[in-house]
Amino acid sequence: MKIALIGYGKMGKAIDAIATAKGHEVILRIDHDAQHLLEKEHLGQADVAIEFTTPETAYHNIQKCFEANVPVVSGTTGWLEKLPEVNAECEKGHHAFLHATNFSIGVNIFFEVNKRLADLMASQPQYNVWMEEIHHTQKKDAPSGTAITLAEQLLASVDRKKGWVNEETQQTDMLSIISKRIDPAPGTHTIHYSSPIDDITITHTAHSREGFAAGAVVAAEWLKDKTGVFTMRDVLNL
Ligand SMILES: NC(=O)C1=CN([C@@H]2O[C@H](COP(=O)(O)OP(=O)(O)OC[C@H]3O[C@@H](n4cnc5c(N)ncnc54)[C@H](OP(=O)(O)O)[C@@H]3O)[C@@H](O)[C@H]2O)C=CC1
Ligand SMILES: O=C(O)C1=N[C@H](C(=O)O)C[C@H](O)C1
Repeated sequence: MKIALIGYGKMGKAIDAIATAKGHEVILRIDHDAQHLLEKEHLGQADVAIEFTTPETAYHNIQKCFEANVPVVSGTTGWLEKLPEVNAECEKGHHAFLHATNFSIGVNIFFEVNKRLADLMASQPQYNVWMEEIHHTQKKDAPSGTAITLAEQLLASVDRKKGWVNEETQQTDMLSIISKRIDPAPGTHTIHYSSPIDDITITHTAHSREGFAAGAVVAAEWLKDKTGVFTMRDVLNL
């Protein structure tokens, strides 16, 4: 499979190593200074693009993939207010687009555990719930995309929480998400349920970026000859 890597930072490099070891050919490595490679004459030669860049540039990069008619897997976080627009453009143009706030298999299982626990806690108001996410200091967005996905899942079940805030709060109807930036943390997410009698916490801790990168390559292999809008749930059949 011929892969275009859009974004060649920490994730782009980790994906390059895994894709190459699996026998794929990385034909383009596009960073901030190589914007001309996003034109159809270059990008159009790839079977699939994998996009891990910045909140400011992801939307534009995905548009360029649509223009070149190249299926695109994107993991960039912090821009997701535009996701519905991208999904609609993908459907309209019969392109292929797969986004996940977290590509690791472990986190995708953790998402399912989170939903189940939230369903069980919906009728147990004695438990307050709050979240914590810890990432490296270079991370640009807060809360993490994964934390937002976890919060949205939780809010869909636990209706004593009306929304989330990215700080500690005394508002009992708001879900507090605490973001900490500590090197070299690749990504830790914890959900705390706390009652006067006991606490239940669930945590996912990434030990490296390998899980995110390996999941993105699996997603690209899966997306290659498809059209439509997909998530990691489709890839993993969850
Ligand atoms: N979904 C998931 O599983 C995961 C998602 N992420 C997300 O992925 C994104 C990238 O993370 P990470 O690799 O750690 O970040 P880095 O800062 O290490 O890398 C970002 C890269 O994007 C490049 N870039 C910036 N603007 C453009 C542009 N216009 N076109 C092409 N490339 C560009 C930068 O180039 P330059 O250096 O030249 O500026 C750099 O190479 C973040 O949003 C992060 O939250 C991270 C891990 C897992
Ligand atoms: O920026 C990161 O590093 C990560 N970003 C993703 C997120 O925002 O959830 C996924 C992972 O936690 C690492």
